[in-house]
Amino acid sequence: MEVGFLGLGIMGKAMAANLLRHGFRVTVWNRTLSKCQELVALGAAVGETPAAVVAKCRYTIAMLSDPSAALSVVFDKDGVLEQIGEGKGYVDMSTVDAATSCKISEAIKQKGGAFVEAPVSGSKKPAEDGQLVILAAGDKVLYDDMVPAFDVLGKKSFFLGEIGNGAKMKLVVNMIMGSMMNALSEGLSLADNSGLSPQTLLDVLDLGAIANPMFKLKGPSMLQGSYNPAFPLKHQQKDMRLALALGDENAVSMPVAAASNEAFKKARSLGLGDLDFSAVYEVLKGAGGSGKA
Ligand SMILES: NC(=O)C1=CN([C@@H]2O[C@H](COP(=O)(O)OP(=O)(O)OC[C@H]3O[C@@H](n4cnc5c(N)ncnc54)[C@H](OP(=O)(O)O)[C@@H]3O)[C@@H](O)[C@H]2O)C=CC1
Ligand SMILES: O=CCCC(=O)O
Repeated sequence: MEVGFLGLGIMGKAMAANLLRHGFRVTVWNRTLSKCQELVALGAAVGETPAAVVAKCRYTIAMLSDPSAALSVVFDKDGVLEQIGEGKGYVDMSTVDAATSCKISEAIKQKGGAFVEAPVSGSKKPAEDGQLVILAAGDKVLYDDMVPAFDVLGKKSFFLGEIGNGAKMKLVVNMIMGSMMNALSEGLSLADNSGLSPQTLLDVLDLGAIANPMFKLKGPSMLQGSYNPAFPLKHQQKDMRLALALGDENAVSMPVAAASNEAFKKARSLGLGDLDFSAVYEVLKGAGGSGKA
């Protein structure tokens, strides 16, 4: 199967490499074109623009940072819309809001093409290992065509119906994840500042009802102050912001998520946006612990 791949950041690079490893013919494009070279070394071809990739490939996947990047790659000069049409499919796996996804879907359908949104749960390592969870929605025929690729990229694909449902599901999941990361950070800080060992707290958590892979993976590196980005904090804050907007639209009160978003915003304001999202610990650790009053 031949696919185009737009966006070679942390996730896109791992996903495109995985497709190549499994025998897919892949034509890649990235805004910073030099980043394509690593994929060329693995056997990829390069398209000079998103339009050139879509012209060459029947199916094109995108993995881009945010709504503005997702829109730009489709609607701007040399973008996807210039070459999409009958018999071609576009699959956006970026995390965006439902309105962005709907706008892209409508434009592609108007040109006769097919569209699926397919954001993913799982980070850099699951992307490298083909263990993502795919949250797809939109054109069911295109979804079925993409199953061989989804089977390589992920351990499970959900088809959630109409466009927007994949985007919304992803935002709900990441809203919960961001709030959990804040709770863990506050817990580590509280343990530390009240004379307990944060490492022992991690050991206790790992044996109880709230044990989870994220605490187990991130906890030890947080205690070392090591935040090599798997999931950049700026993207987690974007997801909190989009999830809170979804809450606004539906009159859903989310005080925990709102407080967590403030901590991620604060972290961004301190220049931590390109670090892993677990660096929010630096903000919460700094917020307490000046000793007993
Ligand atoms: N990292 C993770 O753990 C996960 C991330 N996601 C989501 O996947 C998406 C990608 O994440 P990730 O790979 O981590 O992000 P990165 O920041 O590593 O990569 C972002 C990609 O988007 C491109 N890009 C940014 N702005 C534009 C623009 N205006 N026009 C064209 N291309 C642009 C970048 O190009 P350039 O190289 O030129 O900057 C790069 O290829 C995001 O939506 C994120 O929320 C989902 C699950 C997990
Ligand atoms: O959007 C990023 C999700 C990261 C994860 O699921 O571990």
